[in-house]
Amino acid sequence: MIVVAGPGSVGGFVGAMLAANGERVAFVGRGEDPPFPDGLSAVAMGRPPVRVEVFEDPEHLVEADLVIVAVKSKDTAAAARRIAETAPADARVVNLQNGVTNGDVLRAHLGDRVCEGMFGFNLVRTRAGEIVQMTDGEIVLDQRAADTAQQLRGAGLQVRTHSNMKGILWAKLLMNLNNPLNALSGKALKQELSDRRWRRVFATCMREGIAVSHAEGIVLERVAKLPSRLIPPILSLPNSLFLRIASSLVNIDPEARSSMADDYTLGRPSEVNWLNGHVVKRAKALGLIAPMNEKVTAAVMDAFAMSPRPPLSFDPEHFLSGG
Ligand SMILES: NC(=O)C1=CN([C@@H]2O[C@H](COP(=O)(O)OP(=O)(O)OC[C@H]3O[C@@H](n4cnc5c(N)ncnc54)[C@H](OP(=O)(O)O)[C@@H]3O)[C@@H](O)[C@H]2O)C=CC1
Ligand SMILES: CC(C)(CO)C(=O)C(=O)O
Repeated sequence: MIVVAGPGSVGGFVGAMLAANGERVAFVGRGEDPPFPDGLSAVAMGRPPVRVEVFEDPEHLVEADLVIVAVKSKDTAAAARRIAETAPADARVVNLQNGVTNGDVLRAHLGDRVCEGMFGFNLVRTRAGEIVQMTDGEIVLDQRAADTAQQLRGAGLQVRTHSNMKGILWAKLLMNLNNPLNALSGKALKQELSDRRWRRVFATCMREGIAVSHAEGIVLERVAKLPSRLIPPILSLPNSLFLRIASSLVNIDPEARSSMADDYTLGRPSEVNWLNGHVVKRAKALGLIAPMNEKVTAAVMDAFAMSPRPPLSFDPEHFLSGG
């Protein structure tokens, strides 16, 4: 039995794809509202929708051979405790969260059976309750989870395994440094990334993140069509050149937004402290500076603290001007 801890966009999508391929899948949430009250359907890019029956019951954890963790970062410790209490001690745990520290939290509760994963594409939950893949992309799993990779491939997902998951997760973190910019801009990803001023803010966040990753001794792996070190100079190019050289970076559904933009709209907390905030924290610890990530983190904290939350339309000049 495969148990998905975190029946949201990522968990629901992966769980639905696996169930549609004949795997036994159950979902474990916080136990409050049913996660998919109107049923669960997922739409992988270029494929017909799949609709599956949902089993939601924490008791299923007792039968788990595999637990896929897809909660938001703030909920990792609670999910880990539940898994440690209920799942068999030899059940594999695969972590699909963003950020580079959630795996450590899981390992503190669950030991070395935790395998890291990188979930490299964007999903939205439509009003009709479907979870739809909005950007092309792959999943990368720790090479120890080769059989899980095989199950996911069988379900029609693009998956590879890797031995240097730290390098994969840090490279993904660098891409996620745009999540708050996308939320603050109030625009879809494609529109935001078509504005050179937002790309320059993103490029600066990435440069700071790359410096931190080097000081951490991380060997960055490739998670996009381009290696991380080439992305900031390319992001900084004028539009005409950028669109010619890096069309793949904006080859995304015109409606796609980052998961942090969705969190803002849905009134949820942000993961900024695990993304840009983590770069700031590690920069300080390593004697470096990360002023752009610091400014972005502060803006997100202020924006998410507003109640009610108005639509956002930050001006990128707010970040580019010296003040
Ligand atoms: N959405 C996307 O496109 C992408 C997301 N990611 C990353 O994947 C991770 C999951 O994101 P996403 O799917 O968007 O998040 P969602 O908020 O859609 O889903 C998280 C789910 O976890 C549930 N949950 C909360 N606490 C617990 C708990 N203790 N045990 C079990 N379930 C719990 C939540 O319930 P409730 O709502 O009741 O709190 C919710 O159903 C994040 O780290 C995100 O950054 C990575 C790539 C793309
Ligand atoms: C796929 C990507 C990078 C899209 O921004 C993401 O990880 C997210 O939305 O959290």
